[in-house]
Amino acid sequence: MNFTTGAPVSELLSLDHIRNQLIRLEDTIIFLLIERAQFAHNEKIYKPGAFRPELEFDGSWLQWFLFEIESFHAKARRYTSPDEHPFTPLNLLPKPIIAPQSYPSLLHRPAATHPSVNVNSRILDFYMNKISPGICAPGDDGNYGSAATRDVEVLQALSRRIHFGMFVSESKFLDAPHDFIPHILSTPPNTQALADLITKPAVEAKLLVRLANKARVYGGEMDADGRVVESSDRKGKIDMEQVVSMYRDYVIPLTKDVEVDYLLHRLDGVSQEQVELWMKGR
Ligand SMILES: O=C(O)C(=O)C[C@]1(C(=O)O)C=C[C@@H](O)C=C1
Repeated sequence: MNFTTGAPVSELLSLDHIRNQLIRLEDTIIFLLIERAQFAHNEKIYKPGAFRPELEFDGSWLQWFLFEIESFHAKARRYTSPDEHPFTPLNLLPKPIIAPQSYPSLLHRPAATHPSVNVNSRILDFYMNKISPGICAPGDDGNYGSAATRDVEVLQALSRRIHFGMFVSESKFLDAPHDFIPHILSTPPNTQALADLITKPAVEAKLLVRLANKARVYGGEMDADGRVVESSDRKGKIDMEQVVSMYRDYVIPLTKDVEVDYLLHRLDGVSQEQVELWMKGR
């Protein structure tokens, strides 16, 4: 998201604005999955140590790609942006070469807990074990570089989408802090009540219908004259079911986990006075 358009914080944090970003990211993710699905699964690129002799690296070919690409992007200050989270631990990445941009302060991030939420290891896990084998043809076509390049792009988009949960959460919190505060402050915090507060079944249901339609349209084939071609296996460029189930089983649940994790730290460093003020707004 472009945080430096000069738009006021109230606009950047409006739920409509954030949900529009999530909708736009659906398109990005579907197109990137279509790109990845051109290549075979190439399981070898996910196996730790499979390229050890060539790389002198114990991780997988994909982890090496992530490390190399993220090292470059870190120098270009990518991970100073509030919506970017690297898969490689931040302390292993180089420092930005130019000074970070100044961003409007949208999230509550007391220094001690920053970055308080990072679910990239879980994203990598479901992507490697479920999504890549689900959307790609089985086997090894030797396109290790192309496949890993596309994997990194999909992973980055999924990570941005899922960590957007923090903005959704901040928006919901500011809208009704008194609803959340008692559950954050109870001992132990009531994570189930927080999850119930942020869950919007109607929004999820609409999303899944929209996604199935997008995957059908974007993944459909046309001939050179623009006529829609029915593919023999009816799957087009991507298996629509895989895209919908990825969102249903992983993307939405992980976004919700990010939202709840964010809320658990929402009152860190906040004064008692402010908490009381919020509670009075009931
Ligand atoms: O739009 C919201 O309110 C969100 O919290 C995002 C999201 C999603 O991941 O798409 C997650 C939880 C809600 O139940 C609905 C949708």
